[in-house]
Amino acid sequence: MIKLGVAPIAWTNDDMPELGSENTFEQCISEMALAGYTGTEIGNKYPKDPETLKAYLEPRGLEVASAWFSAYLTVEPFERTAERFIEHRDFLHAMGAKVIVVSEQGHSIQGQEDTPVFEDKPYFTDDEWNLLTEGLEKLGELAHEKDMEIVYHHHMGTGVQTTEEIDRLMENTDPAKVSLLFDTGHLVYSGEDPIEIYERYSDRIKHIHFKDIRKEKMEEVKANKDSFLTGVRKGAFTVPGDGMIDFKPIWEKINQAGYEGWIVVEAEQDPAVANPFLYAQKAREYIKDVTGL
Ligand SMILES: O=C1C[C@@H](O)[C@H](O)[C@@H](O)C1=O
Ligand SMILES: [Co+2]
Repeated sequence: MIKLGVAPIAWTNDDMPELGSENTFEQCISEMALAGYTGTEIGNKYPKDPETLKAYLEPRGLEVASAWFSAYLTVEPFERTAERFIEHRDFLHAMGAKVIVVSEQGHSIQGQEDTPVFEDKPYFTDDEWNLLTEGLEKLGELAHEKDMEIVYHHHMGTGVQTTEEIDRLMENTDPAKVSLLFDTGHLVYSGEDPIEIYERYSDRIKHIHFKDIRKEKMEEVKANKDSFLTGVRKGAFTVPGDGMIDFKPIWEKINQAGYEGWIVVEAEQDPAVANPFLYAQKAREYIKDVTGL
């Protein structure tokens, strides 16, 4: 009931396409399969047409787990986000995915080169919170039209990053319409307790990203007032089993809760420094040791 995927961001970075631009799409998906994964998310080199993409993935035994969607509910009319969302939903539906990763990017600093990620994260006003929660419920309804769910991605450098913000989002949205994505790396980077979040929201968590943190790089990012992107380039993120997070107690909670769905290894770092295939393999072995999967 749990399937293991890996994100293409370790081969070519979506936020900084120059990182890993030398790695081809076919190399990426072939190495995912070779490392022992059965799923992928979507990267910027993937074919946009579902039939073409299936023709590449199926021979390699890969399915599409989900893909990221940037919402701008706090800063633009709902219809603009909805129009792009429907296109994204229909693509994922054609690929057989069940969940749609949504992250609010209004006021986000995650793509800004020089904005310190630990100092300058945005905080939504009460009006923006209302736009966000009402808009997400409407996106959830649009997802239901195709028998899909939205899973909200809390994220460093955005208005939904901390435990308090995740709580506010969960408290003010209908559980039938808005589910949660659990990303271990973003929680630990932000100083949150992943176990506490998992326990509190196990009923609403319908997609998981396994990401680890290199403690010394995270501390360097804090001390230097670096941006999120600089942190990625410096290697703040890595695969499970290579950083500071102990995934054993996290896995116990996931297992006890009877989680069903995808666990996707997602570790954006410089592929020229951290060979994506070798790191994907390393994560696969660590996950096998910890979970038996
Ligand atoms: O799920 C994710 C998608 C990426 O584009 C993002 O920047 C990364 O940090 C993440 O967790
Ligand atoms: Co993630």
